[in-house]
Amino acid sequence: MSGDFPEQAAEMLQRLRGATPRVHCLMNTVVQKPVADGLSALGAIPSMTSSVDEVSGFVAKADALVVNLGTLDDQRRQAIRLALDTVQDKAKPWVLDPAHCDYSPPRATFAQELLARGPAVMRANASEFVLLSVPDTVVGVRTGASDLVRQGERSLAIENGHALTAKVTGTGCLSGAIIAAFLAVERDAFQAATAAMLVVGVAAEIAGETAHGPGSFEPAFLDALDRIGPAEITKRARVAHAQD
Ligand SMILES: Nc1ncnc2c1ncn2[C@@H]1O[C@H](COP(=O)(O)OP(=O)(O)O)[C@@H](O)[C@H]1O
Ligand SMILES: Cc1ncsc1CCOP(=O)(O)O
Ligand SMILES: [Mg+2]
Repeated sequence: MSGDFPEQAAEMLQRLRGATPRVHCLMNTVVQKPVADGLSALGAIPSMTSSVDEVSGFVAKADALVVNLGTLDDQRRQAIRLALDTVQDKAKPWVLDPAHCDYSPPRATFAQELLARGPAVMRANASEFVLLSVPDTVVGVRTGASDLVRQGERSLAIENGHALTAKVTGTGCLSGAIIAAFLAVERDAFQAATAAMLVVGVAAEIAGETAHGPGSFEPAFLDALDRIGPAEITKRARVAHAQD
């Protein structure tokens, strides 16, 4: 990764805004609206259905897919399998978020099964990440105070962010959806994931400068995703080679 990665991330964001990529989200029912709002603020176009009759058509029209296991049930398992058949037929990039797989062994088993179907990226928090074996073909993004992006020997840590991000439900799910939006415009999944997490972290820092708590952070975060530009990214970026 060259030293001018923040400039590359800024350029990717400009490409994303020019392309307005369609991101289909098989998203848990807790955070569908904030995830859709976050994608729209950034410049992507979200869609959210999980109907088994329609999911293949929606995924065929999308530029990327995010699969989030947060409120998993039998119907969603079926919808996910249909969606992955379509992404494989049409070679579209997709992201796995094994949300709350640490609460449910069957969910962790299903997440591991999905990892074998070739997501470009898996995004998870530390409690979820530690349970799963991520193949070298998949970029692993472990979020937290510092976001770790790893693939084989390549690893980077994004130090940008604000603690209030962790107090708003849905920010992890939104991170996965934003990674999918970057994958729609950048074929190098490692670079796309790193750029996405850098943009999320810088936007969180900007939001944290005016927020007084979770209730004011969420709208400020949306505004920051809408307004963030190359200058903020290159000026604020704190990206380091990861230690662990
Ligand atoms: N202590 C922290 N300080 C700053 N940002 C954080 C912290 N913990 C999590 N985040 C950020 O909050 C978002 C959600 O991360 P995380 O809490 O790990 O996922 P989840 O919401 O899925 O549990 C990510 O963008 C991450 O960078
Ligand atoms: C609370 C909850 N329960 C099942 S999914 C979900 C939302 C999790 O959102 P995030 O992982 O982004 O905090
Ligand atoms: Mg989560």
